Amino acid sequence: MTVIKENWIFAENDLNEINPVTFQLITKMNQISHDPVVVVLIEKAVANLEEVLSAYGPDKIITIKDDALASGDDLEITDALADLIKQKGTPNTLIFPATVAGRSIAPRLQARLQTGLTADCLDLHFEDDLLVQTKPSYGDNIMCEITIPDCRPQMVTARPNIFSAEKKINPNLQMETISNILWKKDDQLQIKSRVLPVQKAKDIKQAKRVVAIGRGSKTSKDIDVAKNLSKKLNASLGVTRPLTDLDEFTITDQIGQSGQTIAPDLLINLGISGAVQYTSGISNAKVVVSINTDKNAQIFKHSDYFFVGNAQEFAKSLEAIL
Ligand SMILES: Cc1cc2nc3c(=O)[nH]c(=O)nc-3n(C[C@H](O)[C@H](O)[C@H](O)COP(=O)(O)OP(=O)(O)OC[C@H]3O[C@@H](n4cnc5c(N)ncnc54)[C@H](O)[C@@H]3O)c2cc1C
Repeated sequence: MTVIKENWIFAENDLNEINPVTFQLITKMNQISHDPVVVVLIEKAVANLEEVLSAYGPDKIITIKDDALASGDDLEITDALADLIKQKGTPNTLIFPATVAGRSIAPRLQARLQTGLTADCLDLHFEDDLLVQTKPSYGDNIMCEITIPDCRPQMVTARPNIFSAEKKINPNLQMETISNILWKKDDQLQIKSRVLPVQKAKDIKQAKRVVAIGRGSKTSKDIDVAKNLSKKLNASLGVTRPLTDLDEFTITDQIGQSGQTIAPDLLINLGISGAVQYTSGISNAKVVVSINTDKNAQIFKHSDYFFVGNAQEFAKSLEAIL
C-alpha cells in the first residue's frame, strides 16, 4: 500500500449540483491540513463542476468524467473510488459528507479498504498525520476523540453545517481529469430515473431564521401559535425529536443529533428543555432566544436571551408587536 500525503474529500454531486456540505468540508480541511487538500469529483463528461469547487481553494481537484458513473449507484461509486485509490495511492485521510449518499458509500469503501471509519463527526483536527475525530458517544452524553493510528486512509463522515464554508483563491490549484476508471456495473439495482427530494418551502438547514418547538408546544393550538410567529418572522419551523411522532413533522424537520444541524442567524426555542441531543444541532446558531416555564432549563445555558414563562403567550405577544 502506497500512502500519499494528501487529504481527500468526496464531492457530493446531486444531479449536477454540488451539495454545499462539500464546500464546508473543503474549508475545514484547508484550515487544519498541512498536506494538500484534494477533492474527488465524479461528473458527466459535459459538466464543469470543478469551477464551482475551485472557488473554495482546494489544492487539487481530481475529476472522474464518466456519464454512466455520474448517475451510478452507491456500489458503483464505491467500486470506482476503490479503483482510483488503486491507481493513485492511498490518501492519508478520506472525508465524506454525512449525507444519505456519504453514509452509504463510506462504509462500503471502508470494508473494501480494510481501514477505520468514524461516522458523523462534529469536529476534526490533526496531530501530525493523525486525524483526531470528535463525535458524541455514550448515548450522546459525552464527546469522544477517535483516531485510526494503524490504517490508511483515515475515513470520516462529517455532518453538514458543522463547519462554515469560505471562498478562497488558491493560485496553485491543480486539476486532473481521469477517464480510465474501472468499475463494475451493479446488476442488482437499476436506477430508472433520479429526482431531487421535494423540499419544503423552507429547509431548516438553510434557513436564516428558525422557530423551534418542543414538548412544551405540542397541542395543535400551540403549534398554530408557533406557525403564526414563524410566518411573521419569515422563519422555518423546526421541532425536537418527540414532535416527529406527530403526523405533520418528519426527520427533515427535526433539529439535533439524529436530525438536522442548523445555522440560522436567529433561533427561537419554544418549550424545549435543551437535551444534549438537541443542542448539538444548534451550536452554530448566531442568536438563540429560549422560552421555558422551568427557570433551570438546560436550554438557557445555550441561549443569548431567555424568558422564564409560557412559550405560547410569549410567541403571541411577539407576533403582535412585529
Ligand atoms: C440517540 C438519541 C438521539 C436523539 N436525537 C435527538 C435529536 O436529534 N433531536 C432532539 O430534539 N432530540 C433527540 N433525542 C431526544 C432527546 O434526548 C430529548 O428527549 C428531546 O430533545 C426532548 O425534547 P423536548 O425538549 O421537546 O422535550 P422535553 O425534554 O420534555 O422538554 C419540554 C420542555 O418544555 C417546557 N415547557 C412545558 N410547557 C411549556 C410551556 N407552556 N411554555 C414553555 N415551556 C414549557 C418544560 O419545562 C420542558 O423544559 C435523542 C435521544 C437519543 C437517545
